[in-house]
Amino acid sequence: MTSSQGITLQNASVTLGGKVILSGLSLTLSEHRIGIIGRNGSGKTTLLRLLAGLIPPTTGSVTIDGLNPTDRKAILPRLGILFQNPDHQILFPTVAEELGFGLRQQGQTEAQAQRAVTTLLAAENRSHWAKALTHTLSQGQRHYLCLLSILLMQPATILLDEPFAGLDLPTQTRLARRLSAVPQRLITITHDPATVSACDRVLWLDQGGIRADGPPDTVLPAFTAEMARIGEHDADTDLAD
Ligand SMILES: Nc1ncnc2c1ncn2[C@@H]1O[C@H](COP(=O)(O)OP(=O)(O)OP(=O)(O)O)[C@@H](O)[C@H]1O
Repeated sequence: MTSSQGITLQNASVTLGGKVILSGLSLTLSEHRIGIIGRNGSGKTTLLRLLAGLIPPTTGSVTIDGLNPTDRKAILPRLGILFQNPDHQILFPTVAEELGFGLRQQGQTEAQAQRAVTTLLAAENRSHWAKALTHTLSQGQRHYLCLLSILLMQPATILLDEPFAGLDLPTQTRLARRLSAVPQRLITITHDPATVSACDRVLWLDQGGIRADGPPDTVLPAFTAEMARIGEHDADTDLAD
C-alpha cells in the first residue's frame, strides 16, 4: 500500500449551475478514520466528488498526497471510492471480471489479476462467487463486491459514501467489521451520527461550509441536537433554495 499524507484543500469552493455549493474549505485530512456528517443538501456528495477529483474546485485547490486528483492514473493507487449505489460502480457480468478489472488498470497481467482474485475470494470464504453473475447478487452483496474491488487495489485512502444505506442489520454489521479492520485511511460521508461515532475526527458540513470539526464526542451531540431542533419545525425551508 502506498504511504500517504492525506488530502489537502486550500480555500476550495465549488459552484454548480450558478449556485455556490461548497465555499472556502481549507482542510488537511490525514487521520486514520474521518467522518463527514451533514443533513440532506448540505453538500456531502459534492465534497466527496471534489475530494476524489471527480469535479474540479471552482476556486482554490485540492491535492491528494501532493498530487492533483484529476490525474486519474497517479491517483488510482492512492484513492478508492465506495459509492452509495453499487450499480454506479459495477461494470462487468461476473464477479471475477469485476474484481480483476482494477488490477488490470494498475498494470497487472490477466493471469496475475486472476490469481489475486482467486486468492482474495478464498480468503473471504467466497470462492463460489468467482463465476457468479454480478446482477444476480443482492444489493448488500454487490456493495460488498465493490468494497472487495477497492481493497484489492490497495489504495491508501478510501472514500465511503453512506456505506450502510439500504443494507440490513446483519449486512451492516458484517461490513462495519470488515471496514474497521482495513489498514487504509477511511473517509466516511453520512447523515447518520452512529456511522461515524468511532472516528478519530468528525467534520460537520452545513450549507457548504464546515460548522464544526473535532472529536466525535464533541461534534456529534451538537449535530444531533441541531437536527432535533430543525426537525421540530415542519417546513423544509431549504428546498426553496
Ligand atoms: N449539478 C448541480 N447543479 C446545481 N445544484 C446542484 C448540483 N449538484 C448539487 N446541487 C445542489 O447542491 C446542494 C448540495 O448537494 P449534495 O448532493 O452535495 O448534498 P448532500 O449533502 O450529498 O445531500 P443528500 O444527503 O441529500 O445526498 C443541494 O442544494 C443540491 O441541490
